[in-house]
Amino acid sequence: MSSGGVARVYRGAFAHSTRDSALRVLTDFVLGVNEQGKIIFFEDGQNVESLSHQWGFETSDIEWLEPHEFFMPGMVDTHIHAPQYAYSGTHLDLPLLDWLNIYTFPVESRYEDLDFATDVYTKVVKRTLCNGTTTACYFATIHTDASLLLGQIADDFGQRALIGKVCMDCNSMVPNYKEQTEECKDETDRFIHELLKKKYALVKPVVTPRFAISCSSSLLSNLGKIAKNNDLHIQSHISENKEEVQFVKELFPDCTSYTDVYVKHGLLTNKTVMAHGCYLTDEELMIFHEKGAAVSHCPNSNISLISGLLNARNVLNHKVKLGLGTDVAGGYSPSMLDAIRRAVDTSKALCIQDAELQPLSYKEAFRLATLGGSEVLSLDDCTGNFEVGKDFDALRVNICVPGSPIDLFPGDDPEVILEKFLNLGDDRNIVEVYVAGKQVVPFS
Ligand SMILES: Nc1nc2[nH]cnc2c(=O)[nH]1
Ligand SMILES: [Zn+2]
Repeated sequence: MSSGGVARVYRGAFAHSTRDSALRVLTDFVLGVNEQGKIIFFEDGQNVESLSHQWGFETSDIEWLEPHEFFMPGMVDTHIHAPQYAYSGTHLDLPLLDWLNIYTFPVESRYEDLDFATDVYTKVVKRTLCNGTTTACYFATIHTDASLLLGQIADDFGQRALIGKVCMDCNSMVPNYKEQTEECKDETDRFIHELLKKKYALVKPVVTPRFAISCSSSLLSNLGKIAKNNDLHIQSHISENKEEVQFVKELFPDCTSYTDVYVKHGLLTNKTVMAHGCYLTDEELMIFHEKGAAVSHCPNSNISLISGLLNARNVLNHKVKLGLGTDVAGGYSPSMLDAIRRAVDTSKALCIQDAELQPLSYKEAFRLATLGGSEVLSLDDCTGNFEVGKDFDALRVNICVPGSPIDLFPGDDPEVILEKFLNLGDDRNIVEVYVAGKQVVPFS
């Protein structure tokens, strides 16, 4: 645009969460983005003249949003299995452990085939970006090269991503889908170093023991050490399903709880995100809080696999970091809007059982999908809302696109428009997606 480092200036309505408020709707604000994709100012529209002097742009260069448009932060999917996208929307008729053995492991074992991996990984990255996922925390498979390919594809399309090569050295049901302990450790090292060597700006590795059932104690300890030595994120699953919790108790009799299994192996840190947590006790949640570890709430999957209903209110009351995950393909939808809706529905279903409980509001669910998710992934210094200094990760939402699933009526103010989008909108309404200031949707 002009000198002074301003690349673009937008004026109109913005919605985001802050530390103190689940939802702030700002009806006339101006936001400036610099060449590096960072937000350099975010102020009331009345200040536009002084901002134009300070930053050296012409007011005629400002891009105005339409009255039925707004910007919101890009959404953060804190838990998604990229390879399972191949069968998303199907295979939802078995409980977790059978579902893994019968459907998941046979499909995941096919990702040695890099053509298959390229096809599915390209589709999942594109689909999630179109649906407003600017940051995704992915599980890949046990295959190092295909996992590296997922990182390359996320980078190519400009998605911010954590990528996990899955680690598992126990699998009696599908014995060809596992690694030897040493091989798994070595391949994890190779994966981390090869991915870091690429120096992708927005794509990083995450240490990924699948879950306690599929990892030996020796593997878990080694992964804890690898994460510590390289200061890396960790992701896994915990307390998703009652049968799973019981099995873990039998496999690790010396541990006092499922959480204790991960603690004892150095896997519960302030960069850990554990998916599900439906059956975590208050004592376990207290340990999560002490360690600074996070929970990814995956409500579609929890219901689809009849796993359980996470009491998100109780997690929040324990001051444990909480975000939302699609958990594709246990969750059949790749859309974070679906995760928002199902998180609210789940909390209401729990309220039917316990009238004392306070359901999640749509505003709280919006926070979980944006700022909450960024906190879960320890990325809240660079994404999650429109604070000055963060990267511009944003969705331009237009309620009045042709064929829009939303109707507006006189008096629908920006807050109503946001609520309607969260409950009724879809990817047709997400007309532009930005990650670190770069427009990534529509695809270039
Ligand atoms: N939902 C879900 N739970 C798991 N637990 C271990 N692996 C998985 C998985 O792929 N999906
Ligand atoms: Zn999962």
